[in-house]
Amino acid sequence: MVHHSDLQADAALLDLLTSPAPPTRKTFLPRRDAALDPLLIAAAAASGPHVTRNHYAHDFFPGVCMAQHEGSWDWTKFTGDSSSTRSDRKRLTYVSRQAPRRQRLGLVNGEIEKKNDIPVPLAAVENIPPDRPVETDLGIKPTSNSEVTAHKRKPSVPVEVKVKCMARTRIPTPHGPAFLHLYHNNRDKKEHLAIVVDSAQFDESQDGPPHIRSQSLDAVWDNETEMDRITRGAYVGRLSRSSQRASSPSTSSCHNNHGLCTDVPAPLIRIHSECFTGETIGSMRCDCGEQLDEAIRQISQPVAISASSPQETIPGRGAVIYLRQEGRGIGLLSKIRAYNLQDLGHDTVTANLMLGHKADERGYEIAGAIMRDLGLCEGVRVLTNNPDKVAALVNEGIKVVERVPMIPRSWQSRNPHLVMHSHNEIQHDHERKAGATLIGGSAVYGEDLDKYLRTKVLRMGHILPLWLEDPEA
Ligand SMILES: Nc1nc2c(ncn2[C@@H]2O[C@H](COP(=O)(O)OP(=O)(O)OP(=O)(O)O)[C@@H](O)[C@H]2O)c(=O)[nH]1
Repeated sequence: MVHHSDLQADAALLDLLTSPAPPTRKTFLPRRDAALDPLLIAAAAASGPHVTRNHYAHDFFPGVCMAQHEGSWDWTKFTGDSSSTRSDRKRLTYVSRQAPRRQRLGLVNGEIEKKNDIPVPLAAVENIPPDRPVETDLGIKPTSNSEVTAHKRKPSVPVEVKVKCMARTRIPTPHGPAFLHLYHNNRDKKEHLAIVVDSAQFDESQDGPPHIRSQSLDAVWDNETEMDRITRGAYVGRLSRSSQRASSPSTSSCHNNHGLCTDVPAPLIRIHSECFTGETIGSMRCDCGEQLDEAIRQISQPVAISASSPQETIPGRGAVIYLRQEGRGIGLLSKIRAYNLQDLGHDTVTANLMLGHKADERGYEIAGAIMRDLGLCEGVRVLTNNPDKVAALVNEGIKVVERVPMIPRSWQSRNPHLVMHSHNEIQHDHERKAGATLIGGSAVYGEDLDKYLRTKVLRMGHILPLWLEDPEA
């Protein structure tokens, strides 16, 4: 028989394990993370019967927690089982509301049943990542449903990623002009982007390093007129009423041969993942908005063409490859839920795992294909602290000649020793031009951000000197 007092004690213990740590005196020792996160285990035990998407329909207390929307049952109201008769107590046995496995997999008499015939116990759990993307051979979205189905039925042999730049235009930014490129691809239905910084393109004289241009954009498409080409951005120089010259197609895939110009520094690149909260509404839970601004700023800085004469410079050149991989690939819905778990005391990695995701679900094949299309494969410098990104690019055949660290602005000013000197020297705050169009436009800071950055260093292997002191101290 389960005693009320035992349940209360258990509840108190779980509460202790899952609550945020009480404030303690700050130490200067780094946190040690156990291989199995006790918070995750405690939360799994405490959060009711639907911890992961694979188990959400199992129930230890069927009389108490009826099938309903995830999180809608208030467990604080559960005061244990007061039944005393033997038949009532039977309710506390383990039951499953899931349909038999055969039925859930849609296999009845060896035949695939229509998905609609499979009973779905609870509809509201949407932590499941979207369907596997549709793969086509041509790079453009399939047009008909039958086409989609046909592709879905194909055995999952990885199809080579192909990208096509659909349009390009000039964007004036607070750091200088950039060219925004919009890409379609044959791996997913998202519109990935490349923000190319290469102001030398306005000078049509072709002196200096080769221009960063998209091969698929400059190609001649079927039945297009010169005006069609110009409208989609396949032009040279600066477009105006008096300057309207379509570009010529280029032939080789890595047509710029950046690495072969020994006296010109390799272009600076950032692979950036979408973050609505950080980039659009100025969230200070992460530094994504700041990183995007800082990347465009650093890429736009003039670069010295030789170490011996630093005064001799050329305009900054490089690109931000902007991938629509919101929330490290888990999507905005799950990221918002993850933030609530973080408010309960879990870090960003554990929160992802609790929602049934991996710590990081991103891929860089599309980034590799875009970089190849832009001719950025013969030697680039990459702005990142994330060693996985560098490894992924190398795996994509991109020659990475240098990793340039990204020190969060708030950590730079709090610790002057962290100011890095490299090709792109990070400048003091007063010299930095804030991105006027990015909310905040300055350094993001705060307790949430510090937790986020520490987790990246301690749990995700990011290469960033850890700031351990309390800024308020
Ligand atoms: N799941 C999850 N995603 C987050 C969170 N905060 C930011 N993101 C996402 O993380 C991605 C940005 O990742 P970063 O960690 O800055 O980039 P990185 O590639 O890991 O490392 P750097 O190149 O060094 O910045 C974006 O897609 C954001 O939406 C969070 O708390 N949880």
